[in-house]
Parts: sequence; C-alpha cells; structure tokens
Amino acid sequence: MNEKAVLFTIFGATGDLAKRKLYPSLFRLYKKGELAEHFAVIGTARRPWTNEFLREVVTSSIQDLIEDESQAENFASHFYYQSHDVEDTSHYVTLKNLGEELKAKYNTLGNQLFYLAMAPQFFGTIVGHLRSEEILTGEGFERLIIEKPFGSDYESAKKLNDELSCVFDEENIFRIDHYLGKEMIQNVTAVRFANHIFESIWNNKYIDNVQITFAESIGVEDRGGYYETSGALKDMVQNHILQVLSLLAMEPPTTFSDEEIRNEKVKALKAIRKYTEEEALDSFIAGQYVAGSIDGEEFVGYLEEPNVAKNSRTETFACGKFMIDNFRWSGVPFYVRTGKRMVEKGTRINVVFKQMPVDLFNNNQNTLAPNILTIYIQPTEGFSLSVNGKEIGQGFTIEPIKLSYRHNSAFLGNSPEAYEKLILDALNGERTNFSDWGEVARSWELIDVIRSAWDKNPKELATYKARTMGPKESYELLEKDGRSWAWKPEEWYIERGMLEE
Ligand SMILES: NC(=O)C1=CN([C@@H]2O[C@H](COP(=O)(O)OP(=O)(O)OC[C@H]3O[C@@H](n4cnc5c(N)ncnc54)[C@H](OP(=O)(O)O)[C@@H]3O)[C@@H](O)[C@H]2O)C=CC1
Ligand SMILES: O=C1O[C@H](COP(=O)(O)O)[C@@H](O)[C@H](O)[C@H]1O
Repeated sequence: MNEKAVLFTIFGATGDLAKRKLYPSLFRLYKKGELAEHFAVIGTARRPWTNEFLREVVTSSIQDLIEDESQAENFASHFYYQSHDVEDTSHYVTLKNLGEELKAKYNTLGNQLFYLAMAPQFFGTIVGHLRSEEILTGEGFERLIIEKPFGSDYESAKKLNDELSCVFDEENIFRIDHYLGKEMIQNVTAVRFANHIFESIWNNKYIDNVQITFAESIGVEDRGGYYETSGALKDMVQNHILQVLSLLAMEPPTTFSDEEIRNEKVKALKAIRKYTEEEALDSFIAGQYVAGSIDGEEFVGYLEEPNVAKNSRTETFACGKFMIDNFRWSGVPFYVRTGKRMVEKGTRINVVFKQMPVDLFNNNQNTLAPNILTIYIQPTEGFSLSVNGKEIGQGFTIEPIKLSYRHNSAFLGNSPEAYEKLILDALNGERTNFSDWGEVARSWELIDVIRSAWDKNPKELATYKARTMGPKESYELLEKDGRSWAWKPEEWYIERGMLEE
C-alpha cells in the first residue's frame, strides 16, 4: 500500500459535512492503509473546541465503521483542533505554527490539502490568507478541495474562480461534485467506451431521446435557509445533472486521461443549445411540492417547512429539455428532471432507442416498445436493457423483456463512498472526477438563462403532491414531443401492490 504523507486542514471542521462525510471517509482511507502514520488533520472553525473534543466528535462520527477500538483511537489521535475565525489574520499565524509542528511530527513532506467545508463567501478570504501568511510554502503538493455551490450564477462563479486562481493553479483546485464519485456515474464511461454494442449506436441515428431522473424522497429537511437561495435548478441541474449529461454526450477521449476527458466534456457542454429566454420558458418547468401522503404517512408542503418563506417561489422540482447541436446529437432531446419529495429516492438514466422502421408484427401500427438502456445510479446500481421477444405460447405476440443486472449498493461492503474516492483522487492529483472551470462556467451560462426567464415571467409555479413523481406539466413537456417518461411512477405503486398491473 502506498501510504500518503499529507497534512489536511479542514476549514469548517465543526460543521455537518465534516462530521457526516469527511471524517468517515478519512477513516475508511485509514482502514485501507492509504493513510497511516504520516498524516495529520487540523480541524478549524470558530467554536472553542479542544483537540480532545474534536477527537471525540471524530470518533462518534465513525462509530458505524469501527471494528477495532485501538485502530479508531490511533486514527483520532492524528486530529488537532484550532479555534479560528477565517476573517482574523492573526489566527493564520497560529495555524501556520501548528502546521509546521505537525509536518515535523508526522513527516508529511510538506504536502498539504486544504478542504474548504464552509460557505463559499469565505473561500476568497481563506486562500488569500494561505498565501499572504505563507502557509503555502511550495515544498510539497498544495491542493485545494472546495465544495459546491460554486457561485450562484456565472458572474459570481467567475469572481470566485478569479480569487482562487490568483493563489492556486487550476490543476491544484479540486471542485467537488460528489456525483462524480459515485460508482455508477463512473461506470457511464465504461458502458459507453467498453461496449461496442452501445458506442456504435450512441448517436442520433439510433437514439431517440435520453432521460435523466434524479428523484429524492426527502424534503428540504433542515436546509431551508440554503435551499431558499438555491432551488432545484441550481442545487442539482447546474452541477450534478449537467455533469452526468456531459459524460453521456461527450465524444470518446483519445486516451482515458483526466485532461482528455475534461476537454471532451467541455466540448459537449459547449454544444448544448443556449436557449433564448422564450425558449427556456417553453423547455423548462419549475415545480413546488404541496402536502401529500403515501402509505398513510403525511408530508407537509414546502411552504410549511422550517426556514422557508410562506410565499416562497423556490422550485423544489425542475424539469426540462436540453438540445445538443452537434453531429452526434442533433435532434435528440435530453430530458432531465429532479425534485425533492418525489415518490422514491432514485437516480437513473434511460437511453431510449428509436422505433424499428417497420413493425412487422402488428400491421405496422408501431406498437413495439422501444429498446431502453437504463443505468441505475442509486439506491440500486446496475443496468437493464429492455428488448422485444416473442411471448411464449401460441400466436405471435411481441412483449418487452428486461435483461437486468441490479444490486443494492448497500450490499457492496467494500464499495468506497463517493467522498472517500474523491479525497483519494485529490491526494493522488487525479482530477477526472472533479469539475473544471470550463465545465462550471458553461453550466452557469446555460442555467442563468433559465433562471432569468423564470424570474422575469413569474407565473404560477407548477405544484405536485409530496411523494409523487412531479407536476403534470413535466409529463406534458414530453407529450408535446410525442414522447413519455420511461420511468413511470406507476411502477412504484405496482411493485408495492398498490395498483393493478
Ligand atoms: N452538508 C452537506 O451534506 C453538504 C454541504 N455542502 C457544502 O459544504 C459547505 C459546508 O456545509 P455544512 O457543513 O453543511 O455547513 P455547516 O453550516 O454545518 O458548517 C459550516 C462550518 O463553517 C464554520 N464557520 C462559519 N463561519 C466561520 C468563520 N467566520 N470562521 C471559521 N469558521 C466558520 C462553522 O463553524 P463555527 O460555527 O464553529 O465557526 C462550521 O464548521 C457548504 O458550502 C455547503 O454548501 C455541499 C454538499 C453537501
Ligand atoms: O448536492 C446535493 O445532493 C443531495 C443529493 O445527493 P445524494 O448523493 O444523496 O443523491 C441533495 O439532497 C442536496 O439537496 C444537494 O445539495
């Protein structure tokens, strides 16, 4: 095992992300030997915690992963806390001294990884101080991991990027999009580029449309404050969905290197049609959940959630159609939808192939079901391919059959968590699964038009009952193109015996 020598500094060490994602991910890396003796973690935030208290918090956040108490104790002993207000310059002096001490104690070779698990308005201040207070020494690698949201529109993202790039080169900035760490998202490139049967027909000659659904069953939970400033379009479409779309749409890279892949993703994003506001209104729908129930359980509407304005127009559901104007995809709509409080948690991609030119079996009525390749991202992972076959028995009835390989990700005990993979990638300087500035910039350009069209044309938000599959307008969007969603909510009810098949 190639143990990594590194000093982590986590800004926002008392926060939710650090506790829920970062400490468990670091512990998994420790258990695998990726981190061993030569690492230390400085956790900083304003709360007056001590080293001992941070270690207690770390230990409680990894409870489910502990198999050997002394291993957990050793791991936690690498953590140090410094109370620090990121706007107070004098605190960086103490931070530098502590860093120097830990570098010597753990022999971290001057390698440093700064994780900004904080609100983005602080990013510029932090990186400015890292440089001015000479915490950056150029001795080992010096990398920055930052969290979403990366800006709130193109202008703010550009400003933020300029602030960061004054201090860190692009190759040392790791913008997290945790979907890129998910097993099946990484598998999209494998499906496409390791299977001739798919890549050879991956174009507008054979594919009718592509559908990307990111459904969540949870509501806005206790994140109303943040969500009110974001909404589904910025929270999910600008980043995760456009990232996935670019992986589906990009040209094959000449080599499987991070640079080549990023170049192809940027080209794909640039080929996505930038709508006029009028087109955006026609092609995108904003929705909000109202009270609803499922299986006897009641759910409040978005407007009744904590920290949400009573007259809020924030969309908890966004749905739309992207068109890609290039040789491969011209004429193929990419439909996307995402929302809170949808019928179930489910992230999947449906690639819907074109109908046969002639329907030999049904007097040319065109009633054959289309072939659909489904990539299940979560909570189950895998693929299915629906093909048509003859129903067994007399006569010649054609019926769709599903070839399916699906497993629940929970069964994959050793499957690394997205954050674990991404932190390890950052330690290895591997940038494929991070968003680069070109991708972020283009995504905002596409999203800004939609947001601005919605803001300038405040019509009634489409509503949907909590724990359903979104507003009726999201079905009409496809119906007007003569299509329908391949993943239908009825499936959910049928599987649970709540609807007749
Ligand atoms: N939580 C999640 O699941 C996800 C979070 N993110 C992003 O990660 C970032 C962090 O999120 P999250 O952990 O949920 O947020 P929290 O509000 O839970 O944590 C914020 C952290 O920032 C610290 N902080 C705030 N102001 C200062 C300051 N002036 N100086 C020093 N420390 C300060 C807080 O500590 P203290 O009060 O002690 O100073 C706390 O540790 C955000 O950008 C969020 O959008 C992204 C995806 C998922
Ligand atoms: O980035 C975000 O993602 C989560 C959904 O992530 P998942 O890994 O649980 O699918 C979403 O709930 C949150 O609103 C958004 O900020």
